[in-house]
Amino acid sequence: MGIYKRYFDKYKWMFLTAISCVFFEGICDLLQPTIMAQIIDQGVKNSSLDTVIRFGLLMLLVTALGACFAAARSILASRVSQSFGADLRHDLFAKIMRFSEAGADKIESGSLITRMTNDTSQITQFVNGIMRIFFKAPVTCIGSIILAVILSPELSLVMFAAVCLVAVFIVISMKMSYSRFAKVQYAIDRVNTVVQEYLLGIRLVKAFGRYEEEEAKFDEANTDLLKKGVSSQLVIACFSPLISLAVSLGIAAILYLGSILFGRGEIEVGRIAAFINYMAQILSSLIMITNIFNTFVRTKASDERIREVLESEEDFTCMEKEAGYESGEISFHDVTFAYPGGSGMPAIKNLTFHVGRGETLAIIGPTGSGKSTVALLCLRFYDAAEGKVCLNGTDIRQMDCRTLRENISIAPQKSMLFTGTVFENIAWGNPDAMEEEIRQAARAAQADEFIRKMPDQYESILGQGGVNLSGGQKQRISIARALAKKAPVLILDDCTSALDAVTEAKVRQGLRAADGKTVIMITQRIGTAMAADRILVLDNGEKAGFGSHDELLASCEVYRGIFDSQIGMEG
Ligand SMILES: Nc1ncnc2c1ncn2[C@@H]1O[C@H](COP(=O)(O)OP(=O)(O)OP(=O)(O)O)[C@@H](O)[C@H]1O
Repeated sequence: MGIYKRYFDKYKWMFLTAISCVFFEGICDLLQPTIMAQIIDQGVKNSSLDTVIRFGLLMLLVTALGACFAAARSILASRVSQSFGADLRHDLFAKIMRFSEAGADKIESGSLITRMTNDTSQITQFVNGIMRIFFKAPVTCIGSIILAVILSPELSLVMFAAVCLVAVFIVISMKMSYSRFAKVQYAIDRVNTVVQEYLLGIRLVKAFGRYEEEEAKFDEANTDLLKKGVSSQLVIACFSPLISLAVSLGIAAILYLGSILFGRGEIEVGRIAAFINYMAQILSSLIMITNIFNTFVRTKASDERIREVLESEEDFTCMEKEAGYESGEISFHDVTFAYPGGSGMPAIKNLTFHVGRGETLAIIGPTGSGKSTVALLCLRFYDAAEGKVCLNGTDIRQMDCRTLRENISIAPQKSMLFTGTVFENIAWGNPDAMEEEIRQAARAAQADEFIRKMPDQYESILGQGGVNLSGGQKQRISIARALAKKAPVLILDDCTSALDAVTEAKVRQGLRAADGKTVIMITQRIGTAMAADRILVLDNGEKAGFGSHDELLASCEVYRGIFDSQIGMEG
């Protein structure tokens, strides 16, 4: 309940009003058989039209009141449950945005989508059910039992036997259902993940002609969902008729016993009819209670999955000290870091370097040497296990994470574009940017020329992930976005790999215009590294060299090896 309390608090009054309506609706339902018994035993039996009309009108009034309460609770229940679901989805989304990198790695994105959709709608249905039937069923059931006992204690003994039998069925079915429903939700996750992976790699699937394999993978997940769905429904399918059977046998026994009592003149027909009516109400409320338990069981499985998201580890939270904005000086002090859940081997080992304000540092090294990890540590997506990373001389762990990230702009290795216009994509990190600033960033990133050739220029719509652009065009828009953010530190994580040498040189030239910025260029290309003020050479997570191109050529074997493989040998 804990995590949902604030939603209940928010809609407390509407919720309580709906519950009150349900209560009064139940009372109206309960009164009807007793009034009917009066009509039969006093009006019909004595041929008193006056009595029939009097009780008939009363019955009409009670029914009309019941209908009004039912309408009110339906409207309120829909309103509250839908708002509850929307708030929950919002909070889940907000939480997912605050996930730590390690937290995000734990739950697959397909599963997150199921939790945001299926699981929240399960909770929404449950909340709706609470207001519609959850309170009504026990009120009707208990009220009917009391009124039935008052009507005939003898017949009630049969009724109790039937109710006990039904209660046993409900408990068994609940126990059998829980694990099955939990498995269904996980099977839905799997289907979502398979579809999502296929959609992400659709071109690759076509290029490799892997239709059959992908279809088989989907069929496997789909069949698993089918089996688990059938298995969970089987429990309901078996127990619902058993419950109906138990109650029908109870009604048959009551009719039999009632006819004997009637023969002895110990009960009137109207009372037997009213008793049967109460028995029918008990039946429907017991079926409702079974549904409540089934919904509860499903909701419990969904609730656990939602809690797992809401209670998972968050990104680093705020500290009091604020970072300065005026300069972009970055330093690593004996930093060692291993990825949580990784091989356990450090991705970065005892790394120390410093890059001053306005300087350009290139980081070069073989693939997997830890270059991108340096960028992730600067942005504090992870914390160093040993040593410290500083911005402007302050340990970034002492800074507010948001402020830290406002100071750093990144063009990631894999360009990520969003559905929207070119302009919106470039202004994404700086929504207040003026049009000229956006164009200037695009010019510096060598994107302006091709953007102006697009049908609607800066207003051209980009498809999801920028599908209507080439790899190099996407990279240039990604660089323009990083530049438009106007942060003192700019990290370019190997984001010019799809550009030809001439365009890349122009981009580097454009970056020079971004004066005052500290630029960290992660690259595999020696040409790019050579243009930097200083170069950090990484090898297997360790610093293999640090200095200017000439210094490294003279002193660093790893650097010389890269140089020779790309340029030196050609000369
Ligand atoms: N999320 C992760 N979980 C576990 N290990 C990881 C993760 N990301 C990277 N690694 C490992 O950390 C090491 C350094 O990776 P990193 O991405 O920093 O290398 P890189 O030099 O940028 O490589 P590349 O040039 O290929 O992009 C590699 O051994 C990699 O397998």
